[in-house]
Amino acid sequence: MRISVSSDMDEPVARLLVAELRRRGHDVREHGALVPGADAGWAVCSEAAARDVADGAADQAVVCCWTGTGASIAANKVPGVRAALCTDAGTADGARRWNDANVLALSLRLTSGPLLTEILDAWFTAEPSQDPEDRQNMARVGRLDAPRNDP
Ligand SMILES: O=C(CO)[C@H](O)[C@H](O)COP(=O)(O)O
Repeated sequence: MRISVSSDMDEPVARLLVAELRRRGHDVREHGALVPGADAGWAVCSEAAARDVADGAADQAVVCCWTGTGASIAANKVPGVRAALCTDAGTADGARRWNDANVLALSLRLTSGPLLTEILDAWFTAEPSQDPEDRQNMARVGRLDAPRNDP
């Protein structure tokens, strides 16, 4: 998969994330503090990675900041992006399965190396649910792109 990664800080776990994605065979494009001289503000680099997904330049993105909150908020401002802040594997599984999330947001302060592996394992294993019982759930995902002010 083509995966854009952003981080507003050059933290070991962000470097580990890039290395781990490459080890898993993904084609990684970096943004923010991972690129010398690039704008590393969390609002800017998270949006840049999310925009890669919206524009079709990437299949998915992983956006990181110290808390993970700013990165997820910025990514979710990009139309078509469904970013989920995941602090554990179960949340990552649910974000893919029930939200069809296309951007994973991570907290640099909370995500240890072993936890990162668990979250990535869950994220890349889970698929958006095709279970008939979840059909209503997929309609909810579609509702996210509906024009606002609709009843
Ligand atoms: O967690 C974050 C935003 O949600 C940032 O990583 C944190 O605020 C530090 O950013 P800055 O160095 O720009 O102040």
